Order: sequence, then structure tokens, then C-alpha cells
Amino acid sequence: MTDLAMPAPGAPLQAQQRLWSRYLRRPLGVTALAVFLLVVLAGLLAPLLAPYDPHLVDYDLTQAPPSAEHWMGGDSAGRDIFSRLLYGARTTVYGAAVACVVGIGIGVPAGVAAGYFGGVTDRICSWVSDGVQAVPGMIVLLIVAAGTGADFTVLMVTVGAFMAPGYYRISRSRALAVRKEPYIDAARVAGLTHTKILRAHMFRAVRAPVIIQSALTAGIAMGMQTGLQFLGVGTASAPDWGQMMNDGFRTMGTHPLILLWPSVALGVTMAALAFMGSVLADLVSVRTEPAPRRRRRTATTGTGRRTAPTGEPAPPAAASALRIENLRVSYATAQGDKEVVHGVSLDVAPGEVLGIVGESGSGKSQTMFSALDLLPANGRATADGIWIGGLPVGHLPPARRHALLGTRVGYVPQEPMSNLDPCYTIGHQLVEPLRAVHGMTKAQARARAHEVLVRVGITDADRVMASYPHQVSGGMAQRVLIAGAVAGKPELVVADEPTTALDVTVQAEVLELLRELQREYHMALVIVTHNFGVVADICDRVAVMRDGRVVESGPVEQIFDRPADPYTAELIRASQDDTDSRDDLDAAWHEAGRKVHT
Ligand SMILES: Nc1ncnc2c1ncn2[C@@H]1O[C@H](COP(=O)(O)OP(=O)(O)OP(=O)(O)O)[C@@H](O)[C@H]1O
Repeated sequence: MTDLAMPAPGAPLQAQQRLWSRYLRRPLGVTALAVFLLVVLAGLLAPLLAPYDPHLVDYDLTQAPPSAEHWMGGDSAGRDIFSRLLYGARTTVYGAAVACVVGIGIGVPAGVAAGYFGGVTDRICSWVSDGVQAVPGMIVLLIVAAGTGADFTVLMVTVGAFMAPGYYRISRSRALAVRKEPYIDAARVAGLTHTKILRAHMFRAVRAPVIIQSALTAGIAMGMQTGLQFLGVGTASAPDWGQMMNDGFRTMGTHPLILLWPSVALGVTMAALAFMGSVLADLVSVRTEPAPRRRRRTATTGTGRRTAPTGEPAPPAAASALRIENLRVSYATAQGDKEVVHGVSLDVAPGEVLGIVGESGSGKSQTMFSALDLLPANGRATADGIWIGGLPVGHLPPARRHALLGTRVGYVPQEPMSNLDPCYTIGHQLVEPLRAVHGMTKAQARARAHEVLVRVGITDADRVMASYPHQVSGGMAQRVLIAGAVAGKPELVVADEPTTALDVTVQAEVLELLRELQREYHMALVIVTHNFGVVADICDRVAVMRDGRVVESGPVEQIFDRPADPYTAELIRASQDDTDSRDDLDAAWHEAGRKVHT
């Protein structure tokens, strides 16, 4: 079975959206599809198209050459070859369809589950898949044939089971790639369950490769069934191409046409399927490596419960929108556990804006990923407690934790484009969490999505809702993500470097928008950034991080006017010295109608 070049995760957009229209522009693809459809139609309409009963024996027709009445002549038993060829197409297509359905039914769910969940699920499914591949298929088929009286459907189900590992491999590798996509993290923060993520994102992502695989699998299944029938394994009640080839093979020396007709039919059909698969694979394959990115997956937030300095568990922080106490984050590495966040504590009051500032690698993102349950699989967070809206997220079961995150927290990520699923319209991506997490009807969710898009400054909201992510600009995509983050009216919004990927003018607008929305909805807002200047006019308080620790925190004015730590003073100086970008930003900021803090 052929391994396929998979579409790069996240790209692709057009490749997936317009696959069929692009396919239809390929002459080879169109020809192959036309030939295949012709075979399918011939099989389906055989009772109408066949000039004779395929079982009708006419001794005068025995091994007769083609004539005006019998276009392909007669076989060794005196039956009309053309009619049998049409009925044989029916058997062949039916057998291939059964094998594909069984292969997809077993291989795709197993592959998607293995790729998405990983761990034990992945190991067990991979063992089973490897085991199936190690079994000699033809021997099993002969045993099944002997045990079932060569029932054709059972035989093709067995062929399908042997095809399942091929579907398993491609689905698993695609799911592995897609689960690393930021939009999967975003879906989890939005509170979507595993079932919904699997259905909405994973199965959709494997659709194109599965279609391609099916073209190849169908061809292989046809070859196998014809081989079995050629060997006499199968029922003789319906005409099939394998029996016809067997008949032709015996008279090949004297009447080669009897072998030629079914051989040509099988060869042309298999070639058509192979070309269809090849053209499709060519269209969806993006032969570039996916951009490296941080892998965030299963969360381990707050699983460890450490004792507070007093010896008692930290008290519930009911008055805080977000409270983190003594958070430590470590990663399992080849050299042992490496701690990257060393006892960070933060507190954000309802309606407050906190900036977490620090240079790259200071632990800002790890701190917030812990709160949002987005740490990678090899990351481990322990804390005296993490509370969101007074609820201790670290001590809640995963399902309740996700539900809580979905309803109470909005997340604005760093890279707007890769945080939107390329396969869905923007409207769908806004509506789905509102329905799934907030229990709105479709109409209510659409109305809310429209309203919030208009609120974030998107005037042609209808068009944007109908657009796919690649059809909008980066700034527009970030507005969409902000709309998504605030649509459920969360108490807390976490924005992780929300302007990094945007140009300076758009940065100012996006920051202004976040501030406006924060005031309007009275949300707490945490902005993670490396740029002191950017947060200066937005934040009420700032926590400065360095090497996994908070070196100082306090009101913005105080930190700016009297930084207690030399590192803070250095950061402030650096952001003010960065004159070019600061001047650009200031100009843009003034344009956006804001006064810049200097
Ligand atoms: N998956 C990982 N495995 C091991 N170490 C990691 C992993 N992810 C992050 N780290 C380490 O954790 C530390 C803090 O990273 P973090 O992403 O929180 O930095 P940051 O302050 O957000 O910087 P940036 O803005 O560049 O993301 C860094 O030293 C980083 O190397």
C-alpha cells in the first residue's frame, strides 16, 4: 500500500477547500474519474444495459468471435461476454466498496484516536495494526473462504480488515500533526470536549487523505478479489471478472479475446483509480515541513498540591479573577527534570489589567499555560493553588476544568492565523463554542457572533463570517480571535503576545480594542508581553518576570517611576531605547486616539 504525502498541517486551506474544483481542472484526473464513473454506471445499470441474460447459454455462441449481435463474442460456455462484463463490473465495484467501507470504519477512528490521544491508546492501536500487517492475508482469506462457503461479502469484509492498517497509518499521522495546531489548544480553552474536537477538527482533517487512500485501496481490493475469483474462490452465482479471466486463461492460446476483455476492463478500472489517487495526492500534498512551534498538549496543571507556607492549603481566592500561588513548572529532559518556573504567585482582581512582562524565556507563557491547562505532555505544573473566579482549577476533574475554562476564560493567542482552523468558515468557528459551551441555539449563536464581530470593528461581519481564515488579513484574524474570546462574556481574558504577529498600526488598534472591551465587559485582562512600552498605557499592574521568577510587581506608574529591580529598569530603558518601533507605535497609537505613556 502506498504511503501518501500528507498536506502540511494548517496550510492548505485552498488545497482542502477547493480540492474538487482544482481536481476537475486536471485533464488526467477528469479522464480517470470519467472512466471510473463509467464502470460504476455500467455495473449499476447492468440489468438495463446488458443485451442478454449473463447466464443464458447458447451453444452456437461458444467461443464465438465478436459480431453485430454479440459485440465481444461468446465465452467457453456460450454466454454473451459483453453482458457478463457489465454484470461483472457490478460485482467488482460492490466488492471494492465493501473493502473500503470496512477499512475506513476500522482504520480511521483507530488512527485518529491514536494520533489525538497518544500514550496507551496509540501504543495499543499501533500494536494491533502492526499485528494485522504481519498476518499473511491470502492464507487468512482462504481459511475464511473455506469456513464461510466462500461468501463473497464476508471475503471482502476480510479484505477490508487487511486494508485497515493503511487507513490507520495515514489517519494517525494526520491527527498527530493536527493535534499540535494552535487551534486545537484554542478549542480546548474554549471548552470543547474531546468528542467535539475529534468530530469537528480531527475527522475533517483526515478526510482528504482518506479519499486518496480509498482510490488506491479500491484498486488493490479489486485486484485481490479478481485474484481470488480467478483461483475459483467465491460464488459462481454472479458473473465476475476473475471467473471470466480464468475462463479466458484456459483458452488463451486459441481464443485470446476471451481473456483480453476482462483483463482490459480490470486494468483500465485499476489504472483509473490509481490516476485519481495520484492526482488527488498531488493536489493536497504541500511538500513543505510544518513550521516548528511550541507543542502544547495535555495539561497537568495543578495536579500536585503543595502545602502553603503556613502548612495549610491556600485559601480559596474567591475575590480574584485569577490567582496563582507558588507555581512551579518543570520539564522532563534527558538530563532529568528541568524547572523553568520557580514558585510564581500572581493575583488579578476582577476588572483589572495585569501585564506580565519579561524577556524571551523568562517563563511568562509557561505560567499562563499552566493556568489555562495548555502545558505540553512532558511539562508538569505544581502549585499551592490556581483559582479562576474563586474556583480551584487544579483540583477539579479534567471535564469540569475544561467546562470552567470554556465559560469563564477567553484566550487571545499569539499567532492569529494558525489559531483558526483552515477547514472552517470564521462564522462556524465563532458559532460552534457558543453552542457547545454556552448552550445557545444556532440562531442565537450566529446573532451573538455577528454582534461581537461588529463590536470588534468588523463592519462587513456577514462577509467575514462566510470567509475562511486565509481570506482575511492577519489584523482581521486577530480581531476575530478577540471576538471569539469575549463572545461568551468571560470574567478573564488572557492575551499571549496578542500583537507580536501584527504590523505596528494594527498593534495599536488591537491593544486599544482589548482595553475598550475589557472596560465594557468589566473583564480581568492578562497581557503577556516582552515589551514594556506596549503595556504601559493599558495595564493597571505589571508583574516583571526573569528566569522563571517574578522579580517585582506593582502598579504600572510605580514600576515605571521607581523600578526596584535593576532588571526592570533595564527592561524599561530597552523598550524606550527601541526608538524606531516605539515612535512608530506612538504615532499609530495617537492615530488610534490614545495618549501614549512615555
Ligand atoms: N517544551 C519545553 N521543554 C523544555 N523546556 C521548555 C519547553 N517549553 C518552554 N521551555 C523553557 O521554559 C522557559 C520559559 O519559557 P516561556 O515560553 O515561558 O518563555 P516566555 O517568557 O514566554 O518567552 P517567549 O516570549 O519567548 O515565549 C524557557 O527557558 C524555555 O526554554
